[in-house]
Amino acid sequence: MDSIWIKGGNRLEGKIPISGAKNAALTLLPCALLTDEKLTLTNLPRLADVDTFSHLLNQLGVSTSVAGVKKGEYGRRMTLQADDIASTVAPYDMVRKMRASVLVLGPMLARAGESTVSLPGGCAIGDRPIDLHLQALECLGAEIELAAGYVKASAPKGRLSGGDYSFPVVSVGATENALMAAVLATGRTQLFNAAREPEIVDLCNLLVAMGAKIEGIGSGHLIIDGVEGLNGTTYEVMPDRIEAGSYACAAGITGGSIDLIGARPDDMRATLNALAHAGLMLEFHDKGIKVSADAPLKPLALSTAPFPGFATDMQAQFMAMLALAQGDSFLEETIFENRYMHVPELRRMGASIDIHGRSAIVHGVEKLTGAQVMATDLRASMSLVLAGLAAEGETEVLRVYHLDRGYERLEEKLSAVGATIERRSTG
Ligand SMILES: CC(=O)N[C@H]1[C@@H](OP(=O)(O)OP(=O)(O)OC[C@H]2O[C@@H](n3ccc(=O)[nH]c3=O)[C@H](O)[C@@H]2O)O[C@H](CO)[C@@H](O)[C@@H]1O
Ligand SMILES: C=C(OP(=O)(O)O)C(=O)O
Repeated sequence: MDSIWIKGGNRLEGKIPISGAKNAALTLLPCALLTDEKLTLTNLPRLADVDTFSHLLNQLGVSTSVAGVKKGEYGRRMTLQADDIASTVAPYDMVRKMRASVLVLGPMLARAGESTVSLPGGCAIGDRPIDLHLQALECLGAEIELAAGYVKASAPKGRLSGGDYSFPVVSVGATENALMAAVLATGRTQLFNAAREPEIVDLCNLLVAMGAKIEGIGSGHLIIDGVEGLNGTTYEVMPDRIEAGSYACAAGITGGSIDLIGARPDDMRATLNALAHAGLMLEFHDKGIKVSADAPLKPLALSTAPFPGFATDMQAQFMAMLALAQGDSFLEETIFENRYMHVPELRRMGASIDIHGRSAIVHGVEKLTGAQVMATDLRASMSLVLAGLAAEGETEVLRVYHLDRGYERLEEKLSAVGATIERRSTG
């Protein structure tokens, strides 16, 4: 199994190209199920989750072909075509590898009139039920049965019908499933308290390019008028705001300066505000955002919230950075109940962090020291990489498969800005 080895203490400086967004890719890929025409996605990141998703789609009968890019470039081009849906079952061994597999439920039901998907179960960051996905689909007329660990959804007479659904809590995935189902339903669907994340806007933009009728894009009230069929198209995946934010924290924690090429400020205002409050300088230019840390880091008070609030997917990375701030920071995790799994590992590197339920107090320390560390999820792993970049001595981050889910060529990007980092095969 591979690990990431880092010798800390280098000030990072230079440009990092931001890849296509994992969380956008994972909701754009299942849109291939909505049409028998070709869907081409460009700027697809080279990530384990994207590969897992395309294998799942292959099992459902979607053909996929990938064109590479020139050496040194990022982003792939994948053409997908679902002439026919060969199977309407997303099995447990695929869904357990990647929770986002549940995003085939809505589009498959809309196109084929039935869909059977393994229940994903909990994961390291929390319980993560899918009750809201199912409730929203029921409002579109789906009949749902739960048996033997699977959800079996069917549309009476083979087609869903429009309906209104108000999400009791904001859910990105449930909004995505409901949208992908509603675009082919008969009549009008209204989604209230829908998620407004930029990845939802990306999904809406793709669906509109495929011929869907959606109003209210970017707001919490989406109005979808179902159409008879959708066409193929070519669409570019949006840049990854979480990857961009993570590398901004790398500039912060190493006292460096990193130009995030391709980052879009409007997608990450809360992250940028937090960086500015921590004392980082931000320069906006036509190719991206340059983030520089010339002064000691200031402590922050941050609470995670749905977009446009501070993203839960940035919490662990900020915690690592704030471990070296001058003073005490206060963090609150409101989205997932168990998203502090990185704390014991950060403590092993010298961080001083107290946890009280969903709150954490980070007492800034003078220095971190390298250690062998292990993480349980993607962003937790990134927080350990960030700590390792600033720590005195050597750090080895084990279980790199978490990082490979969401950071394209991490060690290559960080080496290019001056980090001493490499992937090692531990056999
Ligand atoms: C692939 C992808 O895009 N993943 C992102 C997506 O995950 P995901 O779509 O799974 O997250 P949700 O927005 O659905 O979850 C938000 C909250 O709602 C709860 N909930 C959700 C659905 C449901 O049916 N019932 C329920 O109770 C969840 O347990 C959680 O507490 O949004 C999260 C919140 O921004 C991000 O951290 C993930 O990176
Ligand atoms: C939690 C995340 O992803 P997923 O929903 O795919 O587990 C993440 O990207 O931080």
